[in-house]
Amino acid sequence: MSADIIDGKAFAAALRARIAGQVETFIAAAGRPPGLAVVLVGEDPASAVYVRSKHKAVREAGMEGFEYRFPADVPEAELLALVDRLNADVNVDGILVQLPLPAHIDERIVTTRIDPDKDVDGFHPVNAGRLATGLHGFVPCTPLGCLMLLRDRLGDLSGLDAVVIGRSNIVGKPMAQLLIKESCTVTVAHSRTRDLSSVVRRADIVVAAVGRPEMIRGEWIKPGATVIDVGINRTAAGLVGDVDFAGAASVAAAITPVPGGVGPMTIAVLLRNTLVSAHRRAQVPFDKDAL
Ligand SMILES: Nc1nc2c(c(=O)[nH]1)N[C@@H](CN(C=O)c1ccc(C(=O)N[C@@H](CCC(=O)O)C(=O)O)cc1)CN2
Repeated sequence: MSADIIDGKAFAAALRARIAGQVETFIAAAGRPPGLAVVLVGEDPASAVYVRSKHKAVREAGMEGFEYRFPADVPEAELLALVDRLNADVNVDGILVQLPLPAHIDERIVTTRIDPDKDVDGFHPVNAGRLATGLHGFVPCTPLGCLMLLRDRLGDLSGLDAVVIGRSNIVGKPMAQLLIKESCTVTVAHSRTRDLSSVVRRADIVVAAVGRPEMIRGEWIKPGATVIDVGINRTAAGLVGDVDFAGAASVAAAITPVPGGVGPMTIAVLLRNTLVSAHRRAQVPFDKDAL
């Protein structure tokens, strides 16, 4: 293995410590902590773990967490009524409904009901539009976390060839938008892409978000590329990413591991977005780029 390992866990821990410092300053100015409401529906074990981690992170950052749990068969209308109450609650700066939701609930309806200015997940179409058109808004946590790791590693990304494999609304599309904003030449590949190996081989930056264990082979990677693996796949062999880690690490300049790469950034960026929201809502000035 020759690639440097990009330590997302350490990066996220340092970001969380800086956020905690800024939370103290916010409380002194606003007289209240930033508040994040987290809603969990059903018993999905992975979602329950992520929600627990979010609450722990919120507490450790000095923020206030509001927790709501519903059984898997909750009517959609009940969930929407809670979202309406949270939209109106002055102590709530951020609202997050943990995904995936049970099949009888339409994720798009729930996501679109959240006030875009409290949508710290950045999933609301208004925030997707803001990102696409260069307006201030919330950017989904996982792709913003990937961008932070890339900037930390590479500095200026302008002119680099980037391939994003995966076109989901939550990761692939916003990731592509962020890289366009950084002046990368961006290709979005997906399950219908022809000759994926050749597309990947051209890229200085590879972001894999397909949800298929080890699909991106090491021999596809351009020597010296930077590889960001968003995949979290539970297999008989344990947790693996979307990239063949050993193969890619033998040719790439740098690669994120799974676990310990992109995953921890998701929660750190959620805290960051909540802190930004709190400042905007309380009209307390804040330089989010200094975080
Ligand atoms: N409303 C949302 N739902 C979901 C999101 C989201 O951003 N908002 N993202 C994912 C789940 N997720 C946070 O919610 C998340 C995923 C992974 C990690 C993480 O730290 N992963 C670890 C591995 C942990 C494990 O063993 O599973 C790692 O990669 O090191 C944190 C948060 C879907 N839903």
